[in-house]
Amino acid sequence: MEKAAVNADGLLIPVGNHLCRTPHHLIDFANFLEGDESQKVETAKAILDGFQTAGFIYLKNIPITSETRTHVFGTSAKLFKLPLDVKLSHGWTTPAANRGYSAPGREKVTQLTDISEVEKIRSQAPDIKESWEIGREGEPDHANHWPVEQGELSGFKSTMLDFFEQCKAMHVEVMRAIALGMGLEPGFFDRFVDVGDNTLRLLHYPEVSREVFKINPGQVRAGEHSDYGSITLLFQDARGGLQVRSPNGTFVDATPIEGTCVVNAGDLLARWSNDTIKSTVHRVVEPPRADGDVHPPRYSIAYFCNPNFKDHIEALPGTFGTEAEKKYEGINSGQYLIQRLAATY
Ligand SMILES: O=C(O)CCC(=O)C(=O)O
Ligand SMILES: [Fe+2]
Repeated sequence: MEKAAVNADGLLIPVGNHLCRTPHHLIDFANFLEGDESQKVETAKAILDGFQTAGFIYLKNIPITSETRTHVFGTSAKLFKLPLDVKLSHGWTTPAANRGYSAPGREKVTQLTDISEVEKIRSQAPDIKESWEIGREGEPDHANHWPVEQGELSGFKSTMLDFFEQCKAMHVEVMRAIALGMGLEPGFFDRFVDVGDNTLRLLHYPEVSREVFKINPGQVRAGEHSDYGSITLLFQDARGGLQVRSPNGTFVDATPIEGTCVVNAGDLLARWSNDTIKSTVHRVVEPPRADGDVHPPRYSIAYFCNPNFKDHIEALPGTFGTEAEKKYEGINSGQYLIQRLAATY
């Protein structure tokens, strides 16, 4: 049975085996950034609580304006209108670079690590999506791919780099909220997130006939997966289709709410927190509504945040009692990410 994570008057987040109305998972981020001390603490606790229970929260009143957002979405749509051969000339190459264009069918996000299983699923029903990844600009070994700036695409690079920086600043702030919520020094994570080893992923799910989903019930726009890093900032248009897996295994709709940003915790943050924070599985399926026989295209933007690639990540203070309660070995952030990416491309 599928149930809505969100309804018109508030947010429903699955808790245990039932759905519980928890409007505090729709969080006013301005209360953290600009509130008085008690508002800050209260908001930080709500953010942490959301990550510990659902793994997903919605933030409203974030510092990224709706004008910026509209502009970045518009620019992304223009990019995907480029001819396929041009896009392919900027093709994604290696997990270490993790930059450039992926055509539909290229990436099959999945929980599986067995390569033959991944291949089998890929051939049966490839994800109906294309994406373009932008990493930290100026990394010596890995240049970003930039389309030729002419016509509609003039200003592309500065638009994306500006957005990248704004999202990077959001990452720092959300991590400050998590630190405060956990009772750590508010700036505890600052030195782990200052480099900005993050990835801006533009996503386009092309128009698709409803028939495609009818013929193959397993067909999705993006397969179920968890994200790999610390947190992901997810901006979606109004189409819908994003679903989050509840603790009892059903998928619930994470309905778009205008003006909000969905934030979810990734696997490395879950590991860092000794599994006190949840990295929740999610996917993108056939949207709830169609214009006649076709689903219009859907656009989304995911900003994947990571601890600095050079950093060593080990169970956070306060998340374990004795050494024996640490569930994981320490690990290097960059190596962890490359390993995870290598399994899905
Ligand atoms: O498009 C979306 O809403 C989700 C994308 C996503 O989960 C991802 O790219 O990791
Ligand atoms: Fe994701």
